[in-house]
Amino acid sequence: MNQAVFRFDVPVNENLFSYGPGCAERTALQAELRRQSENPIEIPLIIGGKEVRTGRTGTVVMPHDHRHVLATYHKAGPDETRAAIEASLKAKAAWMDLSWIERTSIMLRAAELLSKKYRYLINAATMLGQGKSVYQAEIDAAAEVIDYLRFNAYFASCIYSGQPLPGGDCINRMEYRPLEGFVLAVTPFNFTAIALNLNTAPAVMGNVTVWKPASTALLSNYYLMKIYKEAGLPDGVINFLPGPGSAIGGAALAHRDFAGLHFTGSNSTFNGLWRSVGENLERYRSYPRLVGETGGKDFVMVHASADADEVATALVRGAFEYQGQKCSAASRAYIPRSLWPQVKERLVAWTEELSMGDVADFDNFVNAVIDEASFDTLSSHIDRARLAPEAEIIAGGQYDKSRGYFVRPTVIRTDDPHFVTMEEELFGPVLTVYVYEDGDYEKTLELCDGTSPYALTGAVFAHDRYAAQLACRKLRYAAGNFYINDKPTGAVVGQQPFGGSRGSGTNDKAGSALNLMRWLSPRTIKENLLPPTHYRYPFMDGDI
Ligand SMILES: NC(=O)c1ccc[n+]([C@@H]2O[C@H](COP(=O)([O-])OP(=O)(O)OC[C@H]3O[C@@H](n4cnc5c(N)ncnc54)[C@H](O)[C@@H]3O)[C@@H](O)[C@H]2O)c1
Ligand SMILES: N[C@@H](CCC=O)C(=O)O
Repeated sequence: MNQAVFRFDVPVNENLFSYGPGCAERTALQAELRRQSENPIEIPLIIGGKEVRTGRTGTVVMPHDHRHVLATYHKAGPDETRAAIEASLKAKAAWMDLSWIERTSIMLRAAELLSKKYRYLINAATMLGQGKSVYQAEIDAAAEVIDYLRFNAYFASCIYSGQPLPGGDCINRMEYRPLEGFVLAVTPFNFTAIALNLNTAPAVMGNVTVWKPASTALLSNYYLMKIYKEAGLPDGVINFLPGPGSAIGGAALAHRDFAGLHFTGSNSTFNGLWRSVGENLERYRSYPRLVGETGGKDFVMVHASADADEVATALVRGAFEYQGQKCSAASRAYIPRSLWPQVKERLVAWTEELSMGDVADFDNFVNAVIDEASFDTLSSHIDRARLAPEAEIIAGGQYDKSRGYFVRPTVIRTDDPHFVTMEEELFGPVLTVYVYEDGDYEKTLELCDGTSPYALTGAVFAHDRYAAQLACRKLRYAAGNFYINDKPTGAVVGQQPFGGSRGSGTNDKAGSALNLMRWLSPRTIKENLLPPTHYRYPFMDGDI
């Protein structure tokens, strides 16, 4: 095989399309939205490159109009999971022996296809199936998807070029082996980019995956599978298994060749998977790698020196974009009493004016939440706040699921810094505010640090540098992604590697080389150029 040393240049993040009135991009995307709305599809399993139909089916609907079916999908069970594992292991030998430049070429071709040929297709599927506005779809399904593919190719090239020191009379090499076995990728509904990254990050390092996608993200996720194939991904490298998590996860985690879990989703699901791994430990060939990014109770801490308009803007965008269904969404805010009147005026006025509705109307800032279970959780917490003497709903609070799962962006003010909505992740458009006395800034930082088991993202707003620095220090372990004078959402691949610790996950930083390292089991190879011919050391007497 012809080998050469390659190193990619640092990529540039994908530009966002504007979709402004009258532009060609807008017309093309609207046509694609109509096409997908009017033509429901069938989604099979894909095992070893072959479509499999089990006859056990479910439907994919539009969150903003839940009677409208976009797709019928087939469900996998334990038998199909075992077949997918066999297919992945069969594909593995050839895939890991392909030089890494060939593997990254496939990823880069997928990025080109998504950037040009399939941008509208993947955006429309994400908008209709996952309920994203045009802007939120563009930053996820176009830009972040493409960035993961391009940046991971670059990070892979950096990793592979790292080699140990030479030894003089020997040659030292590091062989970056993929894990021995298959990786189980379990992906959430809320980011098409995360679904892509949880499979392609292990794959670019030579691994094979068995993929359990979220049932509410199947439309976009299925199209990703088709695009990988067109990009040249060999059959069996990624195997697609829609269906119930417990059946698929149970069969995969019980398999001897289970080598790693790449998970993003809720804390409770990850804890359950981790426990199963513990119970199955003796079965495995190797200790599996467990990488899981989970929930958040993300904060905005405001100092009295902050600008009220900057704060209100960050709260509205940070809490309500994509209906607050980002693990990074601002869901609790600490605001000093002196600044509260100005922040409140803006925050309440802007929250009340947010337009909500169909994703095909590009003027809507927010859309529906993902499904009925989420709607019910959110509406019951809103009702609880309405009845609680220590809380007051100061904006929003309405909900209606008659046509779509609509929950108005809602702001709760509470006098109890441990009120349930200050502590629990709701994963929806609900922001809770606690107003503190200006003199209690340092005490409030400690309160913020100790309030929630999560530690994903957080922000401080302060024009006083000492106040910002104090927050940065006191909240060192309260967030894996910490923002100064910015909202806590919107990490960009390559710029803000993403992930949190404590109850928020293993902090393996998606969008960086740190994540790719988890999918490797390096082998060190030393070659002695002139082996000794006797066991005695040279300084010892006698013939050597
Ligand atoms: N930290 C991050 O980077 C990050 C990013 C996105 C989402 N999230 C978190 O994800 C959650 C929302 O996503 P979700 O509702 O899709 O989460 P979820 O935990 O309900 O589901 C995640 C995935 O796990 C699967 N699953 C559920 N039970 C399973 C089981 N027993 N075995 C195997 N798979 C199983 C689901 O079908 C889905 O594919 C929130 O908590 C959010 O904060 C975190
Ligand atoms: N990386 C995204 C959040 C992903 C979780 O849902 C952000 O930074 O907003």
